[in-house]
Amino acid sequence: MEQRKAATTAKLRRMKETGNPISVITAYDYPSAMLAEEAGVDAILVGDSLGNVVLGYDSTIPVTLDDMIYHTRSVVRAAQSTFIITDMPFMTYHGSIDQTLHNAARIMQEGLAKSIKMEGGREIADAVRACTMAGIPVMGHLGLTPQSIHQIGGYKIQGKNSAQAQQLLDDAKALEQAGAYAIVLELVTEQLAAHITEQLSIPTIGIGAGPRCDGQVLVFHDALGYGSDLAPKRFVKTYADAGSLIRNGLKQYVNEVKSRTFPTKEHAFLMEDEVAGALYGSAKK
Ligand SMILES: Nc1nc(=O)c2c([nH]1)NC[C@@H]1CN(c3ccc(C(=O)N[C@@H](CCC(=O)O)C(=O)O)cc3)CN21
Ligand SMILES: CC(C)C(=O)C(=O)O
Ligand SMILES: [Mg+2]
Repeated sequence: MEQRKAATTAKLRRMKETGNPISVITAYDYPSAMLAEEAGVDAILVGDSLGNVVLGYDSTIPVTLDDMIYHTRSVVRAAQSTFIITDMPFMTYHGSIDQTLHNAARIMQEGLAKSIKMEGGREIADAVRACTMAGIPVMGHLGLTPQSIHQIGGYKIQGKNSAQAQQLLDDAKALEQAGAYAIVLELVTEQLAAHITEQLSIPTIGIGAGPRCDGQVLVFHDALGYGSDLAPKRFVKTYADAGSLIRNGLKQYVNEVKSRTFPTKEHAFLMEDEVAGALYGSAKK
């Protein structure tokens, strides 16, 4: 069977140029990545949101580099024909450039990701440049940057006044200048996202940033109604009710075990009658 070719950074840029929207979804394990690839997403993000939706933390801050590598490996095994981006977790790209390169290299060599993502603006431009020069494609992430939640003080819309909006535009340009091939815009107003999108030649991928970005990203569990326990977010659309489906299936399983309606003969295995008869008397009660 011919394999679908994974997107590249050049392909994503061409999609911006030709007005072809880029679809990205997060995934954190083998089955979710397999389904995402089958659905034809342009890229999979192994987001540090795995801390919230898979590991049960109340922020992304406790997520470690080893967590990201472990989950990335399982995603890559399932989605060999999809462009896979892995979040650099909290504080793994704020030390020396050597440390940043070492951590980024681990995500590429041990995790087998095709790209990394970092939160922040001009202050991480040197880290973005160093990784890019080492051959590691870097995606930026501006607006609401959840790794800075304790500094920001809440999951709220960013860049609402003109000074902050100008700062975000300048940060976006600094990331592009440093070599980023795309930028996630999270929780910014539609107008600002549209303006940044126009001003950059690299694609913008929005989440809670309105329809005028070059692409969109959602968290897998949010999009599918699967056990995401953060408050419902206005920017999310729920495309399936996987939570109800699974809950109902599990309830039925428990009921059937307790009522002895599962397993039945069809789910069981028998010895030859003669063998069973000699050992235990008749197999048929
Ligand atoms: N499941 C999940 N989905 C995400 O999108 C996500 C995570 N986890 N974890 C990491 C960050 C945190 N994110 C969040 C978390 C909460 C809101 C939120 O509650 N937003 C409100 C208020 C927005 C406002 O009015 O300022 C909303 O209603 O959208 C937004 C983004 C996005 N990321
Ligand atoms: C929400 C996306 C952009 C992300 O960074 C994550 O899933 O961790
Ligand atoms: Mg993230």
